[in-house]
Amino acid sequence: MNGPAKADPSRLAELRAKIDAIDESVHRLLMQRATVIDELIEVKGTARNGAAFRPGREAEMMRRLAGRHQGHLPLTAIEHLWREIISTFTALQAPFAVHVADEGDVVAAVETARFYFGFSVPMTIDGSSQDVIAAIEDGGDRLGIVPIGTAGRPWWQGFRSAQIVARLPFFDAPGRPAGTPCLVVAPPLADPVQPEVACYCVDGLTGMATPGDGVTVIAEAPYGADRFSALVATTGGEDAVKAAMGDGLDIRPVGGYAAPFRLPS
Ligand SMILES: O=C(O)C(=O)C[C@]1(C(=O)O)C=C[C@@H](O)C=C1
Repeated sequence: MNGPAKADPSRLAELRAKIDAIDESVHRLLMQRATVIDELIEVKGTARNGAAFRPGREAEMMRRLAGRHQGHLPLTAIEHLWREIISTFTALQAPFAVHVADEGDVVAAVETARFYFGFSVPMTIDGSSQDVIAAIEDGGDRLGIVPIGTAGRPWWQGFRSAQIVARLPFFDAPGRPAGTPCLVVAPPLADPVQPEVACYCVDGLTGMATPGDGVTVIAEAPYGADRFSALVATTGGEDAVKAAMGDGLDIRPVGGYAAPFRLPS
């Protein structure tokens, strides 16, 4: 019987030398990328812990990355590498810690959080979604991760100055790795940009209208004897929420996120 074909040793050595040279270039370029960190800190004024995160800029970078991607490598593998790079660079400018809500499928939520924030950033699993919002409201250098779709209580009512700043995963594709949807919650960003998708906390009496076109319910929960609360998302602003859900509701903006990028199937 024939065994596996034996590799041509000189050809294999050639290919490995090629890989080594590419690896060295990638490494040198990453070290070169790191040389801009001190200047970024100075220009952005990000000496304060937790102050370097710019989700709008990151979304723009990831869209360009998807636009130029070609060849064999799964795009989510490239996304993973870049997430590690960007998150490490964010933490090097201004250290921060990630608090993941201990609700729903926590292992899946941590997987999403690790994929997005990498392994240079400390991460803890920490109480309910409400507790995570309260911890972010307390200030400091924390970001919160709240899984979508596990609402028992209307945790979004806890927003005061903290806000939703991102929705994970950014690349949207059925069955993608680390694909459990989560929201990233942060203290007010230093130079916020208008998010493409705005989020609102909508409170009213039980029986308020189910939103129609253009407004998505992220989570909803009853509270008190006869009241109801929803966390909704729209690209149409507060007017779209009013048009879809009716007048007489208490509508409060609670941040937003970059529109997820749908990967072609
Ligand atoms: O562009 C910036 O503001 C940066 O700090 C750089 C960088 C990056 O490493 O690419 C890091 C953190 C931000 O969230 C966005 C991008």
